[in-house]
Amino acid sequence: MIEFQAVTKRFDDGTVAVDELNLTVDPGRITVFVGPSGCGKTTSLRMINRMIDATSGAILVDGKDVRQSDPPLLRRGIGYVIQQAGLFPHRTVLDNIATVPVLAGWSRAKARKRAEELLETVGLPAAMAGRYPAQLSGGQQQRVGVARALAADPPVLLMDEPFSAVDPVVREDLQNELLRLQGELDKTIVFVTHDIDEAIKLGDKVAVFRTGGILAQYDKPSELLARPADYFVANFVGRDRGYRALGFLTASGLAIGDIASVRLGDTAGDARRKLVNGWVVVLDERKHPAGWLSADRLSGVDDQTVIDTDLVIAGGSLYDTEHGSLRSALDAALSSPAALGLAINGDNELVGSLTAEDVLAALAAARTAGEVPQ
Ligand SMILES: Nc1ncnc2c1ncn2[C@@H]1O[C@H](COP(=O)(O)OP(=O)(O)OP(=O)(O)O)[C@@H](O)[C@H]1O
Repeated sequence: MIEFQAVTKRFDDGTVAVDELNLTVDPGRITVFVGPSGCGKTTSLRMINRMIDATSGAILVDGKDVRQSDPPLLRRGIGYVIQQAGLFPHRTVLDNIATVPVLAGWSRAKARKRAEELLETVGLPAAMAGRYPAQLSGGQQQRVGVARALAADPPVLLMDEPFSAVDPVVREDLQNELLRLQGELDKTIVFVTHDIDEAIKLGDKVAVFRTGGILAQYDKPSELLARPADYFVANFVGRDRGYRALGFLTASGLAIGDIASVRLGDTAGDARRKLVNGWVVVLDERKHPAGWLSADRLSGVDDQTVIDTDLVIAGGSLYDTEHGSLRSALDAALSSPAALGLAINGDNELVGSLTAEDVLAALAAARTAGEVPQ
């Protein structure tokens, strides 16, 4: 879909921003360009829609060299989202989103209708349509920026550090939203960031650049973590890459143990009889864990007392046996007040428990199988 063939960009002052880049962006996937400041990520991105022209080599979009396309026409098929959204300050949210369709010759009514649909797609209430960008939060502006880029339904979306100006919580929301959207839209997305965590979370494939515009490695995130090509990549991916890699390891071989439980509505006496090592798990009416009871918590509570949500101790994270990774299994074990991680099935029902030791045994097996970085 997008192919860089020996692409070099040398600016007039002699700076080589991109050096002989060869890379194929998979259609319908998210490809992330990541690397330290000044390594040529933005320049590479902007050469796709000809905001910057390559000095040598060729970039093909759908098999066609971009130099043979008229830039304004080329850009209509390529959405572009930048940091701080880059919205037009004197246009309403709706008019901002409708900009490209209107330029492409749509009637104003059709463009506005499309813009209204897109507001909903990116998770903004219809009431925001008439506001101006300055009346929105940073995260909301960024959503409008994404809606605007999607307005003409381009097959390709270029995103240049789109979430770096918002706080970490909003940023995580926006990342999740992008993944949700992409699940429905299947766009070919090229996403630039300098944040390796963001790259690993979002990228189907990640291109790590080093200074001088040199591609150091282009791989799936799990491969980058498990098999960094060299010292630079290993260092850039970070010291805790072993821990990050756990996020990609399925916990298929993990032993799930039995666990005693009581229900909300049972009595303190029932709970006391079922304590194991001083703890028992409490389930709600849907067999979903509601929390824990301990010998300590029950001391002084009389046997007839009915167990309710006020009495239980909040639990830790849960391990989903259908989708969970070893990392989430370990987190469940470590965050549990009883030191027992709780495992649930696809219907959110408790199916058993696991200890940190069980997870480490599964990790050792994965290591033996060569799935974990040494
Ligand atoms: N117009 C220009 N003229 C000369 N050099 C430039 C120009 N634009 C960018 N550069 C240089 O090209 C190199 C790559 O820049 P680029 O913006 O692509 O990096 P980047 O990886 O996106 O960095 P950042 O993460 O800081 O945005 C840098 O050394 C930069 O200074």
